[in-house]
Amino acid sequence: MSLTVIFQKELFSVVGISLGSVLEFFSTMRNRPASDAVALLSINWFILGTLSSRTLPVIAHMLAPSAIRIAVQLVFKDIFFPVSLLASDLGIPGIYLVHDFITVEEEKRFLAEVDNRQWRSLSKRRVQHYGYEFLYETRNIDSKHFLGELPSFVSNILQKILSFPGLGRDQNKEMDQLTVNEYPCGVGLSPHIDTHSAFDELIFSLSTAGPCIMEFRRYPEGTWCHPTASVNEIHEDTPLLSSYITRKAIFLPPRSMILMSGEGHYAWHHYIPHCKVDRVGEKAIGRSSRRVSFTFRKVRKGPCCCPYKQYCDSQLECRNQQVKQNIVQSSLPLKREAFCPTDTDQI
Ligand SMILES: O=C(O)CCC(=O)C(=O)O
Ligand SMILES: [Fe+2]
Repeated sequence: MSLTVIFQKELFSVVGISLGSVLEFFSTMRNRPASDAVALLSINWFILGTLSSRTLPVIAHMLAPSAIRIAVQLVFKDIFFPVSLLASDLGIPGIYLVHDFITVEEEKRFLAEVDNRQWRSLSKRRVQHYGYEFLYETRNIDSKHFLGELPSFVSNILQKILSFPGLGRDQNKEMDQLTVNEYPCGVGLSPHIDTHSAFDELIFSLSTAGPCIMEFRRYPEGTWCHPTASVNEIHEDTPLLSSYITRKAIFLPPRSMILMSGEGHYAWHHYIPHCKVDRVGEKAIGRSSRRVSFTFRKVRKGPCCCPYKQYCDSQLECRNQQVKQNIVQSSLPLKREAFCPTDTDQI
């Protein structure tokens, strides 16, 4: 028996013994510091690594590109994240931004109007709903429960958005739902896509009182799929997935109006980071004591038929119903692909 083989046998028994002791250690451990366990595991992995030294370079070669991408993403994502000032620089189809959409006087008046009305407190921000109530549990509206016309103080806005850039002739521009959000300094909004089945294509959001950054995230085809009813909710991304997400951001100054439509509404998650200072190029721009946004939308009457099926709860519902029907008719086994779009039908 060669010296190397004897040496490797010895090492295996050492690994076996120390792995046993790790297991024992974990079974007895209650309040010991986790660093002890990590140190012990590291030694084991080091020994295992030595044993498999021939295959290590191959594995390293395979994993290195992803590992480097993840590391760069994790370390530099907040430092080198570009923030556009103009929608044309953002480069997301369907996103338009108009600065100074309202005057300083109009802004004061809108704030006074909403401050004179009843706010509803959520855990971190306050809201008001007009036209239809937005239900946070289902991320949808109760379309049978009409609250009344939008308040008269927004009627000139409703008029002005009719000639907003980017609008097609056959798009319905008659907004009938308004959500007013008041974010205290440092509070943002989780990444989400406004529910396709709840609202028509156009979403207008007016910023007042303070600025913020709005980030947009696009998931690569096939990586993001949530096969339950709340398809638009985003969950914690793994570092690997997060390194493949396309992220873009735009600065929203007070009195600016953003339009999210088409791909920008249906396929990109929008998100307001939770922070007190926004980095825009070289500048650090502090958030004001609050930001109040006025989001105008049109309640959808039928199902959404957008080409972005991966994010569309209407089409997910249809697919689910179709599958259920198929099962009844042909007793076919339920396939996961039926709920979760395959690569070919994602756009
Ligand atoms: O505050 C904003 O501008 C956006 C609000 C929003 O995305 C929403 O209410 O769905
Ligand atoms: Fe939204």
